[in-house]
Amino acid sequence: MLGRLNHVAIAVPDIAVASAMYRETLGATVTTPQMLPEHGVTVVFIELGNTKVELLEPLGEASPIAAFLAKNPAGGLHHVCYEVDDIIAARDRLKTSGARILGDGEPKIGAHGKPVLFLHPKDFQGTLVELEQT
Ligand SMILES: CC[C@H](C(=O)O)C(=O)SCCNC(=O)CCNC(=O)[C@H](O)C(C)(C)COP(=O)(O)OP(=O)(O)OC[C@H]1O[C@@H](n2cnc3c(N)ncnc32)[C@H](O)[C@@H]1OP(=O)(O)O
Ligand SMILES: [Co+2]
Repeated sequence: MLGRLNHVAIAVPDIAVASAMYRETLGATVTTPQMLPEHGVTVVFIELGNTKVELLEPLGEASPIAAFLAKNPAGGLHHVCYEVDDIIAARDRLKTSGARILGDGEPKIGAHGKPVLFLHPKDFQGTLVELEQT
């Protein structure tokens, strides 16, 4: 069911500071910040040869990363995103196996303009998992 690793996400308190560190200290290519109010985050992507790193900053009052950053004020690894060919088939298979699909269980459009879903970290060895349809 799983395809490629699309990205690894890091929650950060200040996306401008984190972007400058990746661009200037690590010499990486960093995309322009994208505000995603429906997801409660501002994102940039660090473009690597074989995958991407997503930097996430909270946006708005009800950001899903606010509690995580309260516990990890300097930031930290937040989720991994795997590609799937058919997100509805993947969701239905995971539901049957007992995994919890976060939110209302319906895919939303993510930062790449493709459908995404999130799976509860307690069902995946303490790791929040995002699925993105290819
Ligand atoms: C889609 C746009 C973009 C993209 O790539 O395209 C994005 O990636 S946006 C990313 C941000 N969106 C989300 O994270 C949506 C899914 N997340 C959630 O629904 C919540 O954050 C949730 C349910 C994972 C946690 O909710 P909340 O923070 O309200 O609950 P708790 O703090 O009580 O956490 C419960 C329990 O889970 C542990 N936890 C929370 N977050 C993580 C995490 N990122 N990784 C591992 N574990 C996590 C937390 O520590 C609690 O554990 P406990 O033992 O009970 O203390
Ligand atoms: Co993501």
